[in-house]
Amino acid sequence: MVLPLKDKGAVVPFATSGTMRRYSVPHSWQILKKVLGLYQLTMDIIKMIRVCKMFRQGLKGFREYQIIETAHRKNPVFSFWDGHFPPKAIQITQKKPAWRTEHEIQALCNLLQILDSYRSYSEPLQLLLAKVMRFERFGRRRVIIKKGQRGSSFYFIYLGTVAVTEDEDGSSAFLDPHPKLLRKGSYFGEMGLLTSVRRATVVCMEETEFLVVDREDFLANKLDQEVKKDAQHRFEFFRKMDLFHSWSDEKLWKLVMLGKVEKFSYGQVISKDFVESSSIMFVCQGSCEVLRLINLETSPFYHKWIWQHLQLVDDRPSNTHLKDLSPVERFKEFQIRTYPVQDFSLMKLLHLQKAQGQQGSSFSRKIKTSGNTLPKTLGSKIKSRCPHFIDCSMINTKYGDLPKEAAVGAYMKIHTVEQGDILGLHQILLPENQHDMRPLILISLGAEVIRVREEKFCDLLDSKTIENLSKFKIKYPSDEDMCQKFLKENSWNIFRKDLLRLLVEPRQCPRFTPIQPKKKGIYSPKPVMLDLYSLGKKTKPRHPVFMAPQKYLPPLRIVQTILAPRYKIQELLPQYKNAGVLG
Ligand SMILES: Nc1ncnc2c1ncn2[C@@H]1O[C@@H]2COP(=O)(O)O[C@H]2[C@H]1O
Repeated sequence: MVLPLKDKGAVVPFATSGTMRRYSVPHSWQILKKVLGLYQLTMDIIKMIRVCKMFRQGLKGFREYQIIETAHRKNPVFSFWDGHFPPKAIQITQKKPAWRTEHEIQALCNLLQILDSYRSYSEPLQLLLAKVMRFERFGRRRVIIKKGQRGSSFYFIYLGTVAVTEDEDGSSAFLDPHPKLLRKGSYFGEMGLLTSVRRATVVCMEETEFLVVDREDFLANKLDQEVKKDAQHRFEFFRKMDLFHSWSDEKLWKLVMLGKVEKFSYGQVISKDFVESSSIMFVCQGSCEVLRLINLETSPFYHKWIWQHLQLVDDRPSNTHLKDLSPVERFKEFQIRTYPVQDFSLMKLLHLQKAQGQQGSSFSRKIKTSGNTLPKTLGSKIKSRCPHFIDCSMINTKYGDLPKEAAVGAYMKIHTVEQGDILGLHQILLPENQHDMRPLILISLGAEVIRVREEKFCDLLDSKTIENLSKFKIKYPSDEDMCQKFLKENSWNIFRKDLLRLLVEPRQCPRFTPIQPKKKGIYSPKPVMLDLYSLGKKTKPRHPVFMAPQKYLPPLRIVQTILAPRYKIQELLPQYKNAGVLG
């Protein structure tokens, strides 16, 4: 709303009558702080970060749609999109090149922007290819290229997956647990057109759609130059690596021919079990995360941790407990727990001892929560909670009983590999019986990688390279170490939230809640939380519940966080009731 000039002051609350002061810097800061509200600002930033994160993760599925959508807006020829090559586009590719109109060629060109390899070509080349390419669709197990035969076509994969094999009929792809796969957006068949003999067999792993360019068009449109450019790019990438300093160009070209650049979008799984895949991965661009799926139940530290926290569960309903404890109180609790005062340390020690003592014994179906667990040294001032029992089912594990619901797994990040890093070399020199075979999952953070089969790479190794490789020894942390780190991070996250709520003044006005349609329960973040308050309480199952893949772990619920009960300051050290810099 635009106000008349003389009324402008009215839109600025807290304005003083002095015009000079109204526009001074400290005053505008006050306006920012009070009117806009630092709280509002922080919450907006947090919301934006979350939205961006969700968007980036969701982008994987929608990336293609977005590209298609822009193409549509530019040239709305194809009226629907379900992932397959649209029927109208098929009709165009069925026409002879000379009969395709300019408009149709442009429309095809727009549609093919979703293919990484095609998109990387110059626009004139894209148009030339759109003029000549034809469409083909083949079913699972269909052999597209046979090793040793003469090559006559070049293929872009529009939809589906093919495997590259060394045998003639491609059957090994269906037996190999980690076949060499090429997916949507990749191309193949270029080598046979450059050298006239097919170097490998290519077989469809599922129904696959291709756009095919014949040899004459491939050469006439100088596609061979593009293919050579790609290979040169890989060569230069390897040339810069310290590991290959001693390699001759000839030898390096052999490595270049062993793999192609594969692009993965943000959040896409590159390998479900990198260790078992027996491949070496070179990160050309972007980065990826190495994750482990860990069964927390196998950690003695987790056992201790759970039992220590379960003793603090009180009998109030889970959400009221959280609401009752204000951020200020929770922060004070934290402060007290970290004070090195004698009585507190002693209390903590006693508490830990007690928890450890209890851990050895087998628990019944009822867990006794804290009542008389508080140390007597703290005197009569301390109000201890009434003990009560949580009724829940237990499972028997190596380290004793554990509430069934607390038997969960979590994906944990081991490290991030960046551009120029190599994965899969860390145990290449170790004898097989000393290999750490724990599965590692590789997730792309928007990465471009070159994958090479380990045995093919080993064929190229010489003594100098082997000497260099001995520097690549990395020892991945034990599962137990990772469990401890996970629980520490969990506590840190709780603390961070407390601190934020404490530092940022809550808004005076009521929270804005948009009118929400009735929840259908399709998505809830709850399934990825283990809430120790709700153990033994009947809660509605929510979906999706993420379960560990059976191949690696028994069916376990996957969690991201654990909500744990915490000490109350009044119960522990009433003399510090008013402690706290911000209290
Ligand atoms: N290691 C590899 N990685 C990716 N693609 C390959 C690999 N080896 C062969 N190919 C492809 O498989 C095709 C088989 O036929 P061509 O030799 O014509 O061209 C070959 C390449 O396009």
